[in-house]
Amino acid sequence: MTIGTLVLLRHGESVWNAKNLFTGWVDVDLTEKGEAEARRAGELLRSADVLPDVLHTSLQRRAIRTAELALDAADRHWIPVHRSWRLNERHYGALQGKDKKQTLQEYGEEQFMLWRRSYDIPPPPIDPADEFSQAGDPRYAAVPAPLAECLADVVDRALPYWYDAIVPDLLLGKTVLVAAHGNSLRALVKHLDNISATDIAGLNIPTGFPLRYELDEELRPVKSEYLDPAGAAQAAAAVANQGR
Ligand SMILES: O=C(O)[C@@H](CO)OP(=O)(O)O
Repeated sequence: MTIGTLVLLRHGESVWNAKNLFTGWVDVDLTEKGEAEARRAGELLRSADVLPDVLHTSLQRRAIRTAELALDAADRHWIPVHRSWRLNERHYGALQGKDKKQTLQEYGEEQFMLWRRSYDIPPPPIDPADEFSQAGDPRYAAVPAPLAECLADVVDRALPYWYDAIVPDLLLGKTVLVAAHGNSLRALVKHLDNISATDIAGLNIPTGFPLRYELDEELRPVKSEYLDPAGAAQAAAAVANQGR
């Protein structure tokens, strides 16, 4: 028996996705293409009759706006919303604001991929005086904001929110939409699908494609699929190739 439906949605293309810059906690907006991706995600939800009862997002504009546009397109703009820094993108440390292609050329393939996709090697910490630091940002005043994170750090800070805020909604049988980011969603997928620290390196989440999970009473996935599997696979391959 399935108990709840979970929909994971990475934000639509952001201005810095389009410029190929490491983004992390920098609060960039969506491009026009990203807005269109968000609306299409909502249309996919509506045509698949996957209608969210509650939304959980990060504190970042690109996820918040994606959820708004998608829910509007699905006529679910009115559902309750919860936001947490624990769903934020992975903090990319001193790489925030750096060009991915230039970083690849400067540091080489191995180091570039260790920073992007290794499980437990964080990028160098950001200097609080860096123009792309979040020091002094009021939304993080009361949280233990990191200076850099590896994916393992994201798993550690996202799972308390999973158990405390998302799971209770799922256990009530709700359809839960989580609008977040490439790496915070990779952390949740790693947990849900029990993916090893090695294999998670190969998982990429495309912008703007709803990923639906049907979960049993113990929150184990019974079924999971993108609502547009072919489009999602193509877009995920493009994420994997960023910087090349
Ligand atoms: O820059 C970032 O914050 C993330 C997501 O866009 O990039 P990557 O896919 O390289 O981890």
